[in-house]
Amino acid sequence: MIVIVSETLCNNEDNNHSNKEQPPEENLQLDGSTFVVPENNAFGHSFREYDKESERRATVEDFYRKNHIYQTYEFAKKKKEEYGKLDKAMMSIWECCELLNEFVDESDPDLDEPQIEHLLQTAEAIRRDYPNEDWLHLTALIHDLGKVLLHPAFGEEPQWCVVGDTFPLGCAFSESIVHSQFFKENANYHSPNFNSTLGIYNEKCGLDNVTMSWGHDEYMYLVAKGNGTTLPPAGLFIIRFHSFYALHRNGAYTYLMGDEDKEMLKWLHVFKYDLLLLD
Ligand SMILES: O[C@H]1[C@H](O)[C@@H](O)[C@H](O)[C@@H](O)[C@H]1O
Ligand SMILES: [Fe+2]
Ligand SMILES: [Fe+2]
Repeated sequence: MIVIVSETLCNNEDNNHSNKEQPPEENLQLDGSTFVVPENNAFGHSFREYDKESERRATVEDFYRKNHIYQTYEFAKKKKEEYGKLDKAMMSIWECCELLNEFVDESDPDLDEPQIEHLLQTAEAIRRDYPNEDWLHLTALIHDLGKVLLHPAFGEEPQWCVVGDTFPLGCAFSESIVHSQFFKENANYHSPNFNSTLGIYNEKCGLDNVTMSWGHDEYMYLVAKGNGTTLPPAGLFIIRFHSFYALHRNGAYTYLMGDEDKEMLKWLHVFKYDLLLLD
């Protein structure tokens, strides 16, 4: 996939947020933000309550059952290689947003709105609170575009390998991952190479060296990188790891993080705008 970005959308000349020059802590008042995560989701519950009875519960649970059984280290490596070729289609960002609109994300216990609304609401909310960080607005607008993997033009992949929370493969599954009970049926669960805390990794190896479960985050990261994006590293980090809730919400897997990842983690906290719901 190639993404065509109009210059007005990604003109970063005046806004070069290389983190070396302007560390995030100096740029952003995380606690001073005016955005408040709403209390209730589309179904009247708190966000990300996977056990609460709702019309979505069974669908979400069934989604994670498949996701946790089929996402193995070998599978994710294969998909990354296949989709890393970026040879599926060429389109503008807006065309891509429109393509996404027909899909309902079966992993999401909170949202029942079309994806295009989610993208625009996330981008607008982040723009309201950080009006000068135009790279952050663009990041929000495109963060879920990797979900086009669901579309026939991109292989019509099943939901379990496109959406949902992501997690590292090649090491033990954390119990803090949503519906972690389903990992018992994952082929890697019993593999002696993979089922220790560090598995195939070294401590502090850096998230860049970790194979994450395959999905829209990693795909959009590959697309952005492969198209020579001018987004700063923080934008790419948000795109690549925004679904890694076990890390940025529950503090699991911190032993895999390198120093740079620790710097970047705060951007995932800024990205609370992903949990947004407006009328
Ligand atoms: O259900 C949601 C949805 O698929 C999001 O796009 C993803 O980023 C979240 O991590 C996931 O929990
Ligand atoms: Fe997402
Ligand atoms: Fe999202």
